[in-house]
Amino acid sequence: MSTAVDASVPVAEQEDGAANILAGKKVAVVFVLGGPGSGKGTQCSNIVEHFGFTHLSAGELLRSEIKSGSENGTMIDSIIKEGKIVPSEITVKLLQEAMVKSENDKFLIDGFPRNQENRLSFENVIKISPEFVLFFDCSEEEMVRRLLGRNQGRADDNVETIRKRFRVFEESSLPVVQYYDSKGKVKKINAAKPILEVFEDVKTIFQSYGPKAA
Ligand SMILES: Nc1ncnc2c1ncn2[C@@H]1O[C@H](COP(=O)(O)OP(=O)(O)O)[C@@H](O)[C@H]1O
Ligand SMILES: Nc1ccn([C@@H]2O[C@H](COP(=O)(O)OP(=O)(O)O)[C@@H](O)[C@H]2O)c(=O)n1
Ligand SMILES: [Mg+2]
Repeated sequence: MSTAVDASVPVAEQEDGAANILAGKKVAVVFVLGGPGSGKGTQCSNIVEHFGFTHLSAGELLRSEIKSGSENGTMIDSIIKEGKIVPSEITVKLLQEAMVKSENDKFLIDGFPRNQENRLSFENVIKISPEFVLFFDCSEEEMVRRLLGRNQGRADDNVETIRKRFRVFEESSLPVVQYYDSKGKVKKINAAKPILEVFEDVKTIFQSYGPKAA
């Protein structure tokens, strides 16, 4: 069975905000951005539970790729330990495979696009414009506290790598948020509040998608 998207399939409704077609299926995408430790993964789990999206974390897909012993694993591992961004063709391919494999037609793409190269690669390969970009805004002081308390055994949750990740976020990821903001697509959330309070604000945004189908 092929998991590749057929590039010859016409991509319908390419105007901003429109649902698009992935392998003949209409698909809606929400990008979830925010600094390391801002709560992207935590809130995505809540959104999945209440609104029936499929959560695709770019970081998780890359970590699985390392664990699977793939030929790119060693390279991905060293890039993540440096807090840098993995070449887009790798990440976009993993996202594409996960989307094609899924039965769902609405996806939360967490931690992506993290730079303009990520964004352009997704546009060129997957050809889907996000419905909107959910942006979790949080101070570095609070994010560092959360990352050091996360306890998931991650190789990049140490003070030295965290510092590098913050710089990469400012230099490479914030310009992506600014790009989407200039298109009126960013929904910014104050992520410094407790988890349930943040989710109240998130819920308001997702209300239009209705409850998860039974
Ligand atoms: N609003 C919040 N207040 C306090 N702690 C939080 C909040 N949101 C998430 N956390 C905790 O902070 C850590 C990082 O959250 P996570 O969702 O993994 O962030 P991200 O995916 O943006 O790096 C986790 O241990 C999580 O339980
Ligand atoms: N689009 C992406 C997402 C993550 N990554 C890498 O994976 C690391 C962890 O990403 P993540 O999204 O799981 O991290 P958090 O922001 O959730 O803490 C990043 O610091 C990058 O090294 C990447 O290269 N490209
Ligand atoms: Mg995360």
